[in-house]
Amino acid sequence: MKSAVIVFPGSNCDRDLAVALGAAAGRPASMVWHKDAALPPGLDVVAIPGGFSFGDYLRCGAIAARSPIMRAVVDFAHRGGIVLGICNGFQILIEAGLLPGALMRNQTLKFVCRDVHLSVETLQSPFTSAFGNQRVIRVPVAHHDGAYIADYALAARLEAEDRIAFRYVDADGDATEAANPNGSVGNIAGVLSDNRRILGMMPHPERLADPQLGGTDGAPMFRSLVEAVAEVA
Ligand SMILES: NC(=O)CC[C@H](N)C(=O)O
Repeated sequence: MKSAVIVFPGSNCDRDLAVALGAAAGRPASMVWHKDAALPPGLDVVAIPGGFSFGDYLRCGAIAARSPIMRAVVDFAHRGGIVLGICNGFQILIEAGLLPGALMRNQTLKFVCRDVHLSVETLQSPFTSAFGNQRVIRVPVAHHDGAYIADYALAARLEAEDRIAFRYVDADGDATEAANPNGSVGNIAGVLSDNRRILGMMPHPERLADPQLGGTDGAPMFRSLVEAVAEVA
């Protein structure tokens, strides 16, 4: 699997994401500066990391979505490429028009930084197929603008099309209000594009993808990607 991580001024999860992708793939991810106009040739996966691109000015991800590299990322996505956006990466994908909905200030108006439980809502995607029976996972969140907002029609469409990848749940797997760290509609933590090849999610699987980080609940995401790419090769 050939992957690239896009680096913006203010990205701070770019190295973690590159380590997780590189460990799963057995080859290092390329780091691509946001001012580049083109992606490296032959890529299988483009990953947009968490952080505070451009200091979160204007709206989180709004300025990064207009960086030169994003034209190439949108083009890659439109050609069916696999694109993963985590946290600020999710915000950037929404601002770039690659995923629907909006991410707004947490309901508490406070930055939230803790581990949450997620339910893996679908195995039908290149990001989630390897979760298998492991349907409730523990992953960290760290954000102030993580409330996923969708109107009724969009939320219903995402549900009907099996495009909700993850929900915030309690340790028993129930999507309760108390388990929702930010006020997201329907406890939604991650969504897929209509072709299922773009995923945006607020929690950070790359931060729990190695035993040395205290857990491996995030690792199946990176294994899923490697398997999906190997299947078509
Ligand atoms: N960890 C992150 O990517 C933070 C995302 C974003 N800047 C926020 O706080 O909402």
